[in-house]
Amino acid sequence: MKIGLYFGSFNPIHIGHLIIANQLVENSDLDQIWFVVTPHNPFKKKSTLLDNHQRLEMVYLATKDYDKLKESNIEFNLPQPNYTINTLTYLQEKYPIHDFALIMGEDNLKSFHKWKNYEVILENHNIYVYPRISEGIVETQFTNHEKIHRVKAPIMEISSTMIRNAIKNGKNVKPLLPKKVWEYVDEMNFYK
Ligand SMILES: Nc1ncnc2c1ncn2[C@@H]1O[C@H](COP(=O)(O)OP(=O)(O)OP(=O)(O)O)[C@@H](O)[C@H]1O
Ligand SMILES: O=C(O)c1ccc[n+]([C@@H]2O[C@H](COP(=O)([O-])O)[C@@H](O)[C@H]2O)c1
Repeated sequence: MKIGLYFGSFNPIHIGHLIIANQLVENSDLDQIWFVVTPHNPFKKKSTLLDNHQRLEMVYLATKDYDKLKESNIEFNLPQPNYTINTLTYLQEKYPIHDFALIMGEDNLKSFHKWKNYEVILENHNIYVYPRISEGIVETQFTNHEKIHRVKAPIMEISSTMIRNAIKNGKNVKPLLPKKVWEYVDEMNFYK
């Protein structure tokens, strides 16, 4: 099977993530998308992160009604910070029959040249990039790369940071979260 790996902190997962995954799984050759919950992004501080299992639970709640979308805790037992090349190597060994592609927002493509062994990732995997407004520029080496596929879709100005800040300021974020995720966040008093 062709699997799209959607790596992220998902702190919390929001409707933007779900729209991106659904758009790709319905309009590309990908058979499934696995949301890989990352314990520690090498470029981010861990301090604002909810516990791994709580972030995984939110991804599970968001995806359980979609047959082709799955949550993955594969990085929970791998060394931290989580370098994507290590996870890809591990997954390819564990599931040799699957063909793994990556999914990312354009902000991640802009820093992709700083990722560990990014050339090796590109040699072995396709990358689907969803448009997103962010600072910086995409390096020219990635602009017409045969392995990098730009998804044609509307830009969504939604981020987990914006949602966390809005909750802290007592604002209603209900439309920005999948229903079951909103209920869980509310019940657990997250991000207040
Ligand atoms: N609105 C969006 N449009 C396009 N890509 C997005 C969007 N939101 C998240 N992504 C992408 O989804 C992946 C996982 O994102 P992540 O969990 O970091 O969410 P985030 O909203 O960027 O979080 P934070 O604000 O905490 O940095 C990344 O590749 C990111 O670029
Ligand atoms: O491998 C790397 O060098 C690398 C550098 C920066 C980010 N990543 C991964 O990119 C993913 C996106 O993270 P995030 O926090 O933006 O959702 C997450 O799985 C990180 O571990 C990976």
